[in-house]
Amino acid sequence: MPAKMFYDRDVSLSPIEDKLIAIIGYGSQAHAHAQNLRDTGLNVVVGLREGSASRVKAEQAGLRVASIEDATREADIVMLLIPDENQPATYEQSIAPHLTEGKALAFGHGFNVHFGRIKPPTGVDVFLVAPKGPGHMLRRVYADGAGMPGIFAVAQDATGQARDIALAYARGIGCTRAGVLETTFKEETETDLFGEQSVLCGGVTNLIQAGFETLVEAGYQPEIAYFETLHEVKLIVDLIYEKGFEGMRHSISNTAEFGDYVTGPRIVTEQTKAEMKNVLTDIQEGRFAQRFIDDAESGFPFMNEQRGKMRGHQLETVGKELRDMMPFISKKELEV
Ligand SMILES: NC(=O)C1=CN([C@@H]2O[C@H](COP(=O)(O)OP(=O)(O)OC[C@H]3O[C@@H](n4cnc5c(N)ncnc54)[C@H](OP(=O)(O)O)[C@@H]3O)[C@@H](O)[C@H]2O)C=CC1
Ligand SMILES: CC(=O)[C@](C)(O)C(=O)O
Ligand SMILES: [Mg+2]
Ligand SMILES: [Mg+2]
Repeated sequence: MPAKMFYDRDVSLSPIEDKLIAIIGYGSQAHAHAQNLRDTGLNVVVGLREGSASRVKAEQAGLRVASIEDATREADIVMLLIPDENQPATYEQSIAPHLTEGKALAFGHGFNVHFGRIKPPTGVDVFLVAPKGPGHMLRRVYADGAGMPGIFAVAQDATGQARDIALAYARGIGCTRAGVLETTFKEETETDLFGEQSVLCGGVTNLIQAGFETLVEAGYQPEIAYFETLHEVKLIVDLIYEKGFEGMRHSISNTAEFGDYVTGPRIVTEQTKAEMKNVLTDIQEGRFAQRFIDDAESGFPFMNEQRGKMRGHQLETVGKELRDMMPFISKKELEV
């Protein structure tokens, strides 16, 4: 049975038109949610901690800013969009004491509810609306009149309105322009962690880096290696995004298409897929979550070491030089 997809025509904004939405945080997702909801005509307040570096950015965007406590007290819906590792402490200290009956507590990712790190009270609605893409792109596509697909889930429906509120919220940030479907906190959490690790972020970056290093170590010019293994990925993926594998393969040469079929399975092998299944099990059984939280609670030693390794990598240095020569690639700093 195909999933029921929800689009603008299927979803009313009325469940949230007279509600105040507190967006807690002002980072990648939060700035996009806040601005998109505001531009949809909904009532938004941004909740930030004392001395927040984000305050000036939110105010420059024309958004009202309050403390997390005041924003929670005032709002009907509280959308918690700060880093996953920091959510439990902020929730306990600044949100829970003011999360009164009838309000809604919302998330952009199910991590902390699914792994039992945040346990909301029974008298509130609990839902998630997870856009399927980076926050900066959620804002960009909305501003361009387009939308980013999203998924929503209800973990607790105290008011009997939670599902309609979640769907209206998804429309408010522009996701029903592209399509929204219902999920669960478990499915959203596990598929999102799997996808970002095995394909979108971990898989893709390691594939690109291995390809670049293979060419450079064989003596080819790093600029050609950059164009071939990184820059052109977007161009190929744009065709896949628009037309699927078939459309992309229509555009490339027969030579490339033949090589695609011959060599692809040598790179992404049966062992790769077997390891993907192991990755999924690690996620399902909480081992990844525990490793992430342990690193976070120790000040991210592993994460910072990895960040350091890439900082001087030729892929980054050559890439920046080449991108600087392409005026059509935005040089604008990311807003947050
Ligand atoms: N990044 C993405 O594209 C996606 C993220 N998500 C989910 O969205 C949620 C937010 O992630 P993301 O947007 O990446 O978060 P960010 O890392 O971009 O969040 C930064 C914001 O969080 C605030 N913040 C950080 N730590 C604290 C704290 N301890 N107390 C209060 N405020 C704090 C910062 O404020 P200050 O200026 O005060 O430091 C800043 O405004 C997560 O659940 C994530 O899984 C879901 C889909 C995609
Ligand atoms: C951008 C997105 O969808 C991710 C990869 O899940 C995330 O940033 O957590
Ligand atoms: Mg994701
Ligand atoms: Mg994610």
